[in-house]
Amino acid sequence: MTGAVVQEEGGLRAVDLVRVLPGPVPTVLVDGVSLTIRPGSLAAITGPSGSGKSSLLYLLGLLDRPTSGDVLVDGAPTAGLDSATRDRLRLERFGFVFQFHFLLPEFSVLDNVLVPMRELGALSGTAMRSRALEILDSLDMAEQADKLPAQLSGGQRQRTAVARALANDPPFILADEPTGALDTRNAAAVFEILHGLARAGRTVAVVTHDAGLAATAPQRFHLVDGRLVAIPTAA
Ligand SMILES: Nc1ncnc2c1ncn2[C@@H]1O[C@H](COP(=O)(O)OP(=O)(O)OP(=O)(O)O)[C@@H](O)[C@H]1O
Repeated sequence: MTGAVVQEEGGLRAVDLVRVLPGPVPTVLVDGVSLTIRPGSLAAITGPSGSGKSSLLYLLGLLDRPTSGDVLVDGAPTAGLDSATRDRLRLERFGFVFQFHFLLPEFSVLDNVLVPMRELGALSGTAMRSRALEILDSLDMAEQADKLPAQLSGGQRQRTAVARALANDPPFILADEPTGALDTRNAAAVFEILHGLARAGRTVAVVTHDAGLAATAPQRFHLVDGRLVAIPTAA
């Protein structure tokens, strides 16, 4: 025994993550969470309202910094990284989908998908455009490429948000209540898209209130008061 920490290759790992909001009365959002989301897996994060699901997702996606603990991205610790390196890692390795799509209303569908590509700046203009159209086509959205978000249905807007998340071909997709604003049919369709991304080898984490959709996930993590607990049988 050398005592060395064995780091898993691939996937996303939380190691004793704690997030406390400082203040006169500190608020504990995430309280010692350790988990591993396997490469090519879809993990559902469930729990009652206010249990810390979004806070955990933001930590996993390097959108927030833990008070203590670490997030290992493909086995590499991130807590010690400076802000610029974290920002770059997030842009290259993570795609995000939120409950409310946060598409830019004055941009077309295509231009919304181009935003993260332009930020990364790895491709020429022509290559970016053809990749964006390819992604939109894979989500059955190519015909809507020139429309504005306001001209789309809720399901189409969320598919555009998924396309934007895929823009830089990230191995990690994190989604916060991506189906929360959708009807049952569109919710199931978006969840199936996320399953497809996992089957294609991406690592997907989804915060959801929908127990039926969560039950289809190969991995499940249930939070209560910022801590992981056993999944209630009715959840
Ligand atoms: N910036 C903040 N300032 C104060 N309290 C916060 C902040 N962010 C989160 N909280 C509180 O921390 C707790 C966890 O919030 P979080 O959004 O992570 O929970 P959640 O499980 O995702 O909730 P929901 O299902 O309602 O979206 C909640 O009680 C929330 O009110």
